[in-house]
Formats: sequence, C-alpha cells, structure tokens
Amino acid sequence: MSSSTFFTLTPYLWSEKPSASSIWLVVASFTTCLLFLISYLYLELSQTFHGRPSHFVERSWFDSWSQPLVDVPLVEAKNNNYREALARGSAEYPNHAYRIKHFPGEIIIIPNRCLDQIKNSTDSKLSFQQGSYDFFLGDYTGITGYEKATAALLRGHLGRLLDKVYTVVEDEAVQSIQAQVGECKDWTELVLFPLVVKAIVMISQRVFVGEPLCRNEKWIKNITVMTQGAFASVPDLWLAHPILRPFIAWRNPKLQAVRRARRDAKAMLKLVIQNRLEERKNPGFTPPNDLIQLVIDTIKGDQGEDVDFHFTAQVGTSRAALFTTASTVTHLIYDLASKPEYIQPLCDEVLALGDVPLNRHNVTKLRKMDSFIRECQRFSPFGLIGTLRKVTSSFTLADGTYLPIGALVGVDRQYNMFQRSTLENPETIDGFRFERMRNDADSDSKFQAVSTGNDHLAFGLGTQACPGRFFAIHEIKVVLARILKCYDFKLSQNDPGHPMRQAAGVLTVVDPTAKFWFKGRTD
Ligand code: HEM
Repeated sequence: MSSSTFFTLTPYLWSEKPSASSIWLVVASFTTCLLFLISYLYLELSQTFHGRPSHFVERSWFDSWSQPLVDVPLVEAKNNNYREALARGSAEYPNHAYRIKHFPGEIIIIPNRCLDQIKNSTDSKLSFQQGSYDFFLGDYTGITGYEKATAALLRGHLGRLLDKVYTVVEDEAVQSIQAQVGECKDWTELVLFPLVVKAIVMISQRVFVGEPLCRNEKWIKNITVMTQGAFASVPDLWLAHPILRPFIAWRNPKLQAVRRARRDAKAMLKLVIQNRLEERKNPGFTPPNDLIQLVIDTIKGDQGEDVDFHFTAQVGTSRAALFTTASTVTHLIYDLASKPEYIQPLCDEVLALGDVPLNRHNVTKLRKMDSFIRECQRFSPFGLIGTLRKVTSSFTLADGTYLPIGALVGVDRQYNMFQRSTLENPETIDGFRFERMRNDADSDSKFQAVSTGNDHLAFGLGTQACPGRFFAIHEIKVVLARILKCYDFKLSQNDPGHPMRQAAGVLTVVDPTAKFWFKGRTD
C-alpha cells in the first residue's frame, strides 16, 4: 500500500467508534509482534556476543573503549606502515619501551632486555589468552574466549594427545594431498593456499574429532568457516566505531556465516559426543586418540560430558591450528620454489629414510628439513608483534616502565629475530644453518624448529608459548615430505610475490591467490 492510499483510507477505517474487542485485537496483535521482534533481537544479539570468560580481569564497559595510559614515548605509524614504524621505534629506543597506536588503543613494545620478564610470567601477570581476546575482539569473534578449564586443557594436556597421533597424521596427509593436489600428470597451475587449508583441516580434524566426523564435508566446511570468518572479520571490526561495533558485528556477513556454522557444527558434535558416551559403556570399548576423548578423560565432573565445553575446546584448538599451519606450509613451498637449490637435498633426505612409516622417530631424522623450516619461519612471521600479552597484575619492567592492569604489551618480532639475533649473518637466508649448529651436542635442543628463544619467536616464548608446536612441526614435515616425494613444483609465471607480503595493521596476511605449477613425479 502506498503512503498516499494509506492516508486516504485511514479516516474511513476509524470513522466509526472502534469496539472494545477490535481495540483488544489490535493491542494483542501489536504486543505479539513486539514480543516476536524482541525475542528475535535477543536471540540474534545473544549470538552476536560471546560470554566473556569468568577468569578474565575485570573490565568496565568504558574499558572496552580505551586502555590505561603508559608513560613511554609514542612512535607514529605513518600511512599505517607498522613495519616501518616498528623498525624506527626499535632503532630509536633499543633499550626502552615505546608505544604505537593500534587497536584496541595502544600496544607497548617492550625492549629485548625485558624479554625474560615475558618469558617467565604466567597468565596471572601477563596473559596471552586475554591479550589475544582483546586484540582479536573476542567479544564478537569468540577468538581465545574459552574458560579457564579449556585454557588449562589446551596448555596442559594437548601435548599428551598429540604425542599419540603421529602415525595417524601420515595416513591422513597421504589421502588429503592426493585429494587436493591430485595427480598433475602435466604441469598444472594451482592456487595453492585453499588446497593446503583443506589438507590441513582434514589432517587436524582426524586428530581432534576422529572418524567418522572428520570425513563429514559439512563439518569440515563449518570448522573452516568458523576459523576463517572469525579472523577475517577482525580488520572490519577494528575500523568500526566502538558504539557501532555491536551492530557491525551483528550484520557482518563473515560473522553471520560463523554463527550459522556454529549452530550447525554444535548440533553435529552433540550427536558424536552422545554416541561416544554411550559406546564407553561397552566393555570392549577402546578409547580413540582424539581431542573428544581427551576432554572426556581429563575434565572431571559434568564438564567432561558437556557439549558446550567440548565445542569450545574444539573450536579453540582448530582456530589455533588451522591457518597458522596452512600458511606455514604455503610459504615453505613458496620459499622452496624461489630457492630451488634446496629442493633436491631435502628430497634426498626424505628418500634416504626409505620405505618407513613417518612416525615421530623417523620424522626426527629429517634434520635438514627441520633447519629449513626454522630458517623460513624467521622470515615469514604471522604478525609484526610477537608474544602479545595483557597485563593482568600491574608491575614494573626492568627498564623502569610501570605497566598497569589492562595494558597490552608485545615485542617487535623482526627486531628481536634479526638485529638482536645471536646468529651469524642473520639477514641472510641459510636453510641448513641450524642443522650445522645442532651438530654441537650442547646446541641440539636449542636450534630445532620447535625450540623457542629470545631471537626466535615464531611460536611465542616462555610459559605461554604455543602448546601445539610439536604437532605442527611434525605435521608440516610429513606434508612437505609427501609433496617433495610426489611432485615437482615451481612458481607461477605470474608470480605475485611472497604470499605473506600483505598486512592488515600489525598482522601479516597470506595472499590466498598465489599460484604455483605442480607436476607429479614419474621417477
Ligand atoms: C605453524 C603453526 C603454528 C604457529 C606458527 C603457532 C604459533 C603460535 C603462537 C605464536 C602462539 C602464542 C604464543 C606466545 O605468544 O607465546 C600460539 C598459541 C597457541 N597455539 Fe599455536 N601455532 C601453530 C600451530 C598450532 C597447532 C597445530 C595447535 C594445536 C594443535 C596450536 C595450539 C595453540 C594454542 C591452544 C595456543 C594458545 C594457548 C593459550 O591459550 O595459552 N598451535 N601459537
């Protein structure tokens, strides 16, 4: 009805005095509509916000708009060029903290000489989980928004599970690489990143949820959307005004897809957990080695059987594991393709293993590959800032800077890994340098790809370093060994440059369109 028709008809509709029943009808209809609208908005908005974990430091509504001020010099990022700003700041203040303006307000860059304070601090003083939650807007994206029991499970017990699944990884890697990359009888141009993501999600889900759920395409898609959508929405939310942010998060298509995937995935996981709990009652039940079983066996009380708890653990672990590993594999292939002199020695090392299962013992023998991975990780950081932490209990840094509760701190990764490096010619790529360094028995454990250090921050540092790194490095080696054994590969003629070149704020972003040529090996 056009507005002019409405205004013409209205006087006739109400020309007679309305009866009491028609008034009640109108009021009842209006109230019903309003209740529907309120319930709809409540449901929508309650799914837009994630509950803030109860062990996090107190935060008022106002605090989510700002952060406490820290009295250190400000270094401006001109034209949002954080790479340049950090290089300038670290050169100007090598021994003193400085700050840069970056969402959620300011990040305090702490000097190399204070790194041990980060290394030794537990989350009761400096928290990775809470820093990451603020930085990645966990209120809306859910990133690292898990309760203390999940955080303790991931940090304390994930390694125990991952130790048991090394053999499963090979089986899944063979299948998923075959399915994604295919035979490539002739030189075939491939957009690699999405294929690697799919292979890594297949491998990791076999370990996290086991069969048959890991074979379910809908589950795999939901896990990918929940991870990809949550991280991809972060720069959109950074740009939004704080008042508008809840509405932007509500209407953001990437987060809408995440919410749909969550609903779907939770229903799927619920069935699997119910079955698992039933099966457990059978006397002949053999517990599978997966994250579902780890939660059931480790988390005491009702939580171990609670679908919400399981779901948060699954989503949290998948988010930590998926793109980190897939991007690392993609840039390793890129690094190999752009330095082809490393391909043959690495391939020879894989072939020298013989026809053996790629279990932990055998994979440990790939020392050249271990060195190459560690070296490449120095040059392709995930973010320009490492060891991001939120101050959860105020203290004074060794350089005299007072850090109040709520401040966000991190280190300039590039500066620590290059300018403060203990390596010879740290700016030069030397793929096998760590293999040589490990020949000295005292240094063997220091220079493995999984080893962290003040000048090697790829997996973070200290008490809160990545608990999944042993699994990640094993998985990466198995995938790389398979690719080296089965394919020749080179950069596409339309080489777009290094796939980790793009940046959003202080985050480096993988170019998902980078192309490579692949051809199945015939020898
Ligand atoms: C190459 C792949 C990976 C990279 C580069 C990576 C890197 C990192 C980094 C830098 C951190 C923060 C540590 C700190 O600031 O000290 C972290 C945390 C974490 N990573 Fe990884 N990671 C990778 C793979 C994985 C995998 C495969 C898993 C699980 C199986 C995993 C699980 C986690 C978890 C659960 C946390 C958070 C721990 C907490 O909340 O305290 N990561 N990772």
